[in-house]
Amino acid sequence: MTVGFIGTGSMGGTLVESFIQSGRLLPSDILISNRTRAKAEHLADKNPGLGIATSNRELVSQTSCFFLCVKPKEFRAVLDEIKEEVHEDQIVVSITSPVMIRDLEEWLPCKIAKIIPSITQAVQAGNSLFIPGSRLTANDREQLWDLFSAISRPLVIEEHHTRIASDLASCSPAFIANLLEKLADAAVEETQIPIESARSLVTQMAHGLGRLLTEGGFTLESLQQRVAVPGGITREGLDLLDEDVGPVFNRLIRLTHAKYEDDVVKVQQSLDH
Ligand SMILES: NC(=O)C1=CN([C@@H]2O[C@H](COP(=O)(O)OP(=O)(O)OC[C@H]3O[C@@H](n4cnc5c(N)ncnc54)[C@H](OP(=O)(O)O)[C@@H]3O)[C@@H](O)[C@H]2O)C=CC1
Ligand SMILES: O=C(O)[C@@H]1CCC=N1
Repeated sequence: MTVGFIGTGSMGGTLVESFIQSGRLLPSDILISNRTRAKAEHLADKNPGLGIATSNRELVSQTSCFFLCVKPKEFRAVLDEIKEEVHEDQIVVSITSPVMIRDLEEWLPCKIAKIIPSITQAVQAGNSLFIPGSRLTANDREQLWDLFSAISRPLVIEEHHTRIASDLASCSPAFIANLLEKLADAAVEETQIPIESARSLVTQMAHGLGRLLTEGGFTLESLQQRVAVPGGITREGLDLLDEDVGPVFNRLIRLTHAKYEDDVVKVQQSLDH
């Protein structure tokens, strides 16, 4: 089966390379297209054997399953271009949260799924969020599940949980990296420890923390309990974080949801016939 990727930007490119690195797909199993052809050529140079289609329409005509890896405002142009070429046996996977499955099912006669990936898939880790459309058969679901199991832990979610699940799985690598950067910067500011040391310390800690939580038998709660010895220093820090940081995340979630609602409306306006 040839798998197509329309859009080889940050996430389209990451998925292509992750499937290849995992061994699940060979470069020759993949066909790509991108608005700026040089970007697709760059990816093909790094992964010999990868096919480049001359247009999105050509890609659609040569694949049984293809991914839409473009940004919300770019969907209309792609759908306009490919809609006559798509046939009902094909599987189309959108990786974009504010584009609703019902809109894609209205535009295209084929089987639709939304699978929201995460940058963590660059190292074959983290969850991918699987939202099956109404036309997928059990066999289609199995095929997609199997594909994404090679690079992630797929998780079925309801479409109305897309935003919050994506905040946690897809946006949080950036949010947590930002917190670690702030922690390292504060360490430099308060103590003049060299910045390289501070960044290395938090980075290596994050690596160990990830392993403790996924392989080391710890939960978020048990880990805090284990580190915060009674009457010790960590407890003082945790009390401060409980007071000051918790409300920031409430605001952050409200903010991402407000932006999402706005994007949903804009996408729907752009897709109105
Ligand atoms: N980045 C992330 O961590 C995650 C992103 N996503 C979602 O993935 C989607 C893509 O994001 P991301 O990869 O970061 O964005 P990018 O801007 O990096 O990539 C989008 C790509 O789509 C290409 N493109 C645009 N229009 C067309 C077209 N008509 N035909 C062919 N290719 C086209 C662009 O080409 P050009 O080179 O011309 O700009 C670009 O390479 C977004 O909806 C985002 O929400 C989901 C989960 C995580
Ligand atoms: O920032 C964004 O819009 C995308 C969605 C999930 C992660 N990145």
